[in-house]
Amino acid sequence: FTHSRSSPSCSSSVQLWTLPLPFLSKPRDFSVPNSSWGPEMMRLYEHYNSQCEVEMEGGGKREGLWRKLPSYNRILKYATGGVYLSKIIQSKARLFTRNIREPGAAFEYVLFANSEEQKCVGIFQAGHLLEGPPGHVHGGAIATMIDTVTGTHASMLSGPVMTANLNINYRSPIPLGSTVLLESCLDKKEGRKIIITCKVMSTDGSKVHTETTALFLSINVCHLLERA
Ligand SMILES: CCCCCCCCCCCCCCCC(=O)SCCNC(=O)CCNC(=O)[C@H](O)C(C)(C)COP(=O)(O)OP(=O)(O)OC[C@H]1O[C@@H](n2cnc3c(N)ncnc32)[C@H](O)[C@@H]1OP(=O)(O)O
Repeated sequence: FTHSRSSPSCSSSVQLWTLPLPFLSKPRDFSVPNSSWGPEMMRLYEHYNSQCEVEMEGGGKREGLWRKLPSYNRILKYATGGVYLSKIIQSKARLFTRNIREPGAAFEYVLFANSEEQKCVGIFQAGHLLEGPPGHVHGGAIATMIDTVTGTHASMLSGPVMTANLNINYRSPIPLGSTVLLESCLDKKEGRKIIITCKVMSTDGSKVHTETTALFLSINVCHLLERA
C-alpha cells in the first residue's frame, strides 16, 4: 500500500482503514488478562474466550461463534506511513482508553464480536482513576465504554465511522472497581447511518446500569486525516 500527500490516492476509505492490520512489527494487544483483572473480569473473559474455538470430535478445533478483538493503544501507529500520514505518526497521540500505564487504574477491557448474531460485547473493569460520584464511575467514563463498544461494532459492520449521536439513559450507578458487561446490537443500517443499541449491565445480568441508542455515520477517513 502506498499513498502520497494528495487525497486522490486516498480515495478508498476501506483501503486506508485496513492500514493498521498488516503491521510491520507486532503491536501489543492490551486486551489480554493482567494481574489487575479481578475474578469477575476473568470469569467473563474466559466465558467468551472459550467460545472463540470449538473442539471437534476428531480432536481438531474450528472457529466458534465469537471472536476476540485485539486492542492497541494507537490506531495508525503501525501503518506504513508516507508523507501523508506523517503528522499523525509523529505525534504523541494515544487512544484515550489505553493511555494510562498502570494496570487496573483506568479502563481494563476486552471486546468480543459475534458476526452471526451481529452482536458485540465489551467486558470492562473500571479503575480508581474513573471516579465521578464518590465511589462510583464517572458518567463520561461510562459514555466512553459505550462509545468504544458500539463504535468498534459499527466499524466492523461498515468500515470507518464517526459517532454522530449517543443517547444514554443512566439507570443505576456503577461502583468503582466493579466489572460490567456491555452488549451492543445492530438496530438498523440506512445508507451511511448505522444505529446501534447498547446496554451496560452488572456481570450477573440482574442490574441494568445504562441503556443507549447510538448513531454512527460512515465516513471517508481521508477527509478526517486532511483536517488533522
Ligand atoms: C475491522 C474493524 C476494526 C475496528 C477497529 C476500530 C478501532 C476503534 C476503536 C475505537 C472506537 C471508539 C469510537 C470512537 C468514535 C468517536 O469518538 S468519533 C468522535 C466523536 N464524534 C465526532 O467528533 C463527530 C463530529 N461530527 C462530524 O464529524 C459530522 O457531523 C458527521 C458525524 C461525520 C456527520 O457529518 P456528515 O458526514 O457531513 O453527514 P451529514 O451530511 O451532516 O448527515 C448525514 C445524515 O446523517 C444525519 N445526521 C448527522 N448527524 C446527526 C446527528 N447528530 N443526529 C441525527 N442525525 C444526524 C443527517 O441528518 C443526515 O441525514 P439524511 O438527511 O441523510 O437523512
